Amino acid sequence: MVGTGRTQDLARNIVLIGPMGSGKSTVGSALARRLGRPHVDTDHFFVARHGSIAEYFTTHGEEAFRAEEEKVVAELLDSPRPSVISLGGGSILSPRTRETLSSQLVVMLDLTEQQARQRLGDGSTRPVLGDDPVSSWLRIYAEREALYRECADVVVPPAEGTIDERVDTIVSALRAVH
Ligand SMILES: Nc1ncnc2c1ncn2[C@@H]1O[C@H](COP(=O)(O)OP(=O)(O)OP(=O)(O)O)[C@@H](O)[C@H]1O
Ligand SMILES: O=C(O)C1=C[C@@H](O)[C@@H](O)[C@H](O)C1
Ligand SMILES: [Mg+2]
Repeated sequence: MVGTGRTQDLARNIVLIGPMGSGKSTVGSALARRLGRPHVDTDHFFVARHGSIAEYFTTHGEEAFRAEEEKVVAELLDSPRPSVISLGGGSILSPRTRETLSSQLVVMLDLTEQQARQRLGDGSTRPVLGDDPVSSWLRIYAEREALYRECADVVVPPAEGTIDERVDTIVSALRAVH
């Protein structure tokens, strides 16, 4: 296992960003356990406050979702303890969120199209994917890639491997930038 000593000393939040299916939620939870930090998932918090994201899109539309998401993200990034925070895939569309991220330690998780195909399923819990999840995922990836990279202190390239191996890679990368 990769040592976590210096990383554990970091005072800032570690924020995971990246495309849908990149592992922000799953890997974020495992990374938090490894570092002994709280894990916060902004999508989960949104659901706890507003109910299902898919239903919210149907009832209120994407613009309203983005406005509420921005508020949830601002609250959670202002956490009292350094945490691991997994952001919703589209959170970085908000200029206000990008500004807040500039003072946090931001990790972009990347994945291949093939991994996205395997992981997204029918896309039914991700309303932005519509009826053709892989085509939508590719289009959205292309639209957002530059924003993800601009926000990231560390980019973790796509790789095969377990969730724990992904955590190892992130811990090593964080130690290298610190
Ligand atoms: N390294 C990995 N190896 C195998 N499966 C993985 C890996 N990382 C994530 N997965 C799986 O891919 C799926 C999507 O992962 P996850 O929900 O964590 O992505 P996400 O980035 O949070 O997506 P979203 O933006 O939609 O919230 C899950 O079923 C998860 O178990
Ligand atoms: O990439 C996106 O736009 C989204 C990703 C998910 O995390 C959710 O926040 C929601 O389904 C929208
Ligand atoms: Mg997620």
